[in-house]
Amino acid sequence: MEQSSGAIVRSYAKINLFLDVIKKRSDGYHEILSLFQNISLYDRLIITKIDRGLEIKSNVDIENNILYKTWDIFCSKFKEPEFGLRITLEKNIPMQAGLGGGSSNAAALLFYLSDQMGIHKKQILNIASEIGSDVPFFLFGGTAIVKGKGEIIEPLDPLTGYKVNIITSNGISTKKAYQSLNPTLFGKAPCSPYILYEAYKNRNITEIKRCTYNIFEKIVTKANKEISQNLKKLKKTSLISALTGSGSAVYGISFKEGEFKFIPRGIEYEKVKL
Ligand SMILES: C[C@](O)(CO)[C@H](O)COP(=O)(O)OP(=O)(O)OC[C@H]1O[C@@H](n2ccc(N)nc2=O)[C@H](O)[C@@H]1O
Ligand SMILES: Nc1ncnc2c1ncn2[C@@H]1O[C@H](COP(=O)(O)OP(=O)(O)OP(=O)(O)O)[C@@H](O)[C@H]1O
Repeated sequence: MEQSSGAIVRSYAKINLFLDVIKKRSDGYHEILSLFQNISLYDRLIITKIDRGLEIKSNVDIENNILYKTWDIFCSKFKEPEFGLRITLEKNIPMQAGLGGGSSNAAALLFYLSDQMGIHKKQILNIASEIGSDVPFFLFGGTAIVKGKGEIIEPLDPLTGYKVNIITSNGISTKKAYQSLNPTLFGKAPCSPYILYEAYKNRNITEIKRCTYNIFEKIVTKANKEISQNLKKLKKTSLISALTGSGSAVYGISFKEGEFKFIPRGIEYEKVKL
């Protein structure tokens, strides 16, 4: 995108169609094996240029907005742009829900800055995982196998033709959820995310049901009655339902009914001149 006075950027949510933890790393993070899928629920970032620095206005009160961390890390790794930014953040993605809202917003700002400063995506990827484990995925978007801490991305042909309903409840700390995992469960998924992906491609519902897995689901639904009930509600009306990320949101997937749908991108410019 050419140098502009600003832009409107859509920052989409993600769900984990598959999420296993393989092991705990020496840096305290965990190796994950996951199948990520963007859905059409999005936040909007209205970006305009100002003289210097970063100003954020949001419809939701957010302490330590990840956009400040993104700006600071970008400026320290590359160079501070000759311009500053005013971002109006319209949050629609529920927070602490396992929907990647903050990570997606960070990726949207990185996407815009790399465009404006002519910095290649490869270089941006290096700082993305420093900002948050789920951030790198959103720079690819669509459907992908995600490994490592979340920085190893294997993009796949985007899955299409699926509708999604989401039910959220009180937020869950991702850190606490990881800490509560029983290591004996690591790597015990009944299937691989590659087989699950093929099952989605072939619309093989039996295989999708067999291979849908989230290591956090048992422990989170056991500890939280509301999430367990939300899941039961979705199971009645969906072909497949599960927890996304470390929760608290649960998703239900079907071919016909759904407020949202699978989409092939994580970030998108709205075609509007400011
Ligand atoms: C659960 C997932 O959402 C699956 O998509 C991600 O693994 C979490 O991604 P995220 O929310 O971007 O996580 P971050 O904000 O980077 O990390 C929050 C905390 O979660 C834990 N964490 C996160 C990612 C990871 N691979 N291992 C971890 O142990 C760490 O304690 C970390 O301090
Ligand atoms: N722009 C932002 N949007 C959402 N949360 C933010 C943002 N900036 C900082 N945060 C903080 O990050 C925490 C995690 O929010 P987020 O929506 O990313 O969680 P999540 O949906 O669980 O993400 P993930 O699926 O990557 O774990 C929130 O509790 C919030 O305080």
